[in-house]
Amino acid sequence: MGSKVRAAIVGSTGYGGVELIRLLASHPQVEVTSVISSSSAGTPIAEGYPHLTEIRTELLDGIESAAIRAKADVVFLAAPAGVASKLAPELLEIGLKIIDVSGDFRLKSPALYEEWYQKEPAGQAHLDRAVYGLAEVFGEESKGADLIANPGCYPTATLLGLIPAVAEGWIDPATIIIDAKSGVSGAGRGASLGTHYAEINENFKAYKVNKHQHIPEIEQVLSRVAGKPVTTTFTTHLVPMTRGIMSTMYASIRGERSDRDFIDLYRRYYEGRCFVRVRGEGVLPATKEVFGSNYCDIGFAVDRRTGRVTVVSVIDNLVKGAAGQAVQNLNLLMGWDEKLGLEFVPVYP
Ligand SMILES: NC(=O)C1=CN([C@@H]2O[C@H](COP(=O)(O)OP(=O)(O)OC[C@H]3O[C@@H](n4cnc5c(N)ncnc54)[C@H](OP(=O)(O)O)[C@@H]3O)[C@@H](O)[C@H]2O)C=CC1
Ligand SMILES: CC(=O)N[C@@H](CCC(=O)OP(=O)(O)O)C(=O)O
Repeated sequence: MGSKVRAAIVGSTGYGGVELIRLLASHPQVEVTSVISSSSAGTPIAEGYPHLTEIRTELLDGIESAAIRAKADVVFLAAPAGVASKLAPELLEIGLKIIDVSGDFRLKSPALYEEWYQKEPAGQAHLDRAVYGLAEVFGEESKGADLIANPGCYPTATLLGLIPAVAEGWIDPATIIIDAKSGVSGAGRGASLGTHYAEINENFKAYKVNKHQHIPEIEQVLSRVAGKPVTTTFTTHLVPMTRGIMSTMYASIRGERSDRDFIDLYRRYYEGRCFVRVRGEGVLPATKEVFGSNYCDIGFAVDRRTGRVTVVSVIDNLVKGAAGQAVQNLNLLMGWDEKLGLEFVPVYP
């Protein structure tokens, strides 16, 4: 396969960036040549992350496009929303390939981005150029792309759990309700009132109800799959755990379908896609069963009494919901086996 691809990570001092460092450390075809910080250039990353002692000994680089180009072929952008939209165009211009884990290139409509993120959107040309990297569904589009918008953590769990049933017309998209829960690392490393220990420990709360920035992302994809506009109710909750997302989804079934029917449909739909595991009859997945891994595990419970199905989908927000799917997208972009560097067993217990 020749020499390794050189990768730079912007936002390397955040949780998503540090997870990219962890995953790429054992990738057979990638070498991380630049870890970048907008605020701590010139210091070693192990200063803020002692678990990286003797693993990454170099000093953090600053953000300077030509310097990044000199060191890297591909750049992972793991910065807050509003950064990639400004940075990506000049990095693309000088020949870098980009995988952005923020929301800046996921929505095709600049007006929708402005409404939900309350930030200035990227230009339409770049939004059109970006490929939405939900690997198991649109992976073919990532091959040879130069700008990949990595899906959000909640949308990854949610869409993988809904798409086969929507695509086959087995559920009525107008009836979908999504009840999602996330561990606190989903909010990033920055300290905030809403996420500090005393606020979160032994607590469970809903947040951003009907205002979450992932609502238009989920609706954009469901509408594409359904072939007509879909709106949905999506409620997010913060759980006192470090990692993990569980999306519990409810919808009215069209026709007579059993748990077995859903299992067979999803297994057919995701055949050959090793990172989606569909559970057997009567078995629902839990977040710990995917902890630290790139898996998305899905289970079903059909309720004949109400005519509804409950779909439970779990991921690790930092792996399948961010860094792991970003590496999977690099693999697809490069035309490699999508599993490269990602074949590890979940950490249990
Ligand atoms: N946490 C998660 O589970 C997921 C996060 N995401 C998205 O990934 C991105 C990163 O999230 P996460 O790692 O959790 O966040 P963190 O807050 O942990 O880290 C973000 C990093 O971005 C860097 N940064 C801040 N401002 C700028 C800037 N102006 N230019 C360049 N870099 C900047 C900071 O590092 P420094 O000051 O050193 O530059 C910071 O460490 C976000 O867009 C987030 O929404 C997506 C899916 C899941
Ligand atoms: C627990 C928590 O706060 N999670 C974050 C997830 C943010 C995220 O992943 O951001 P993107 O918009 O880049 O996808 C949230 O709900 O906003």
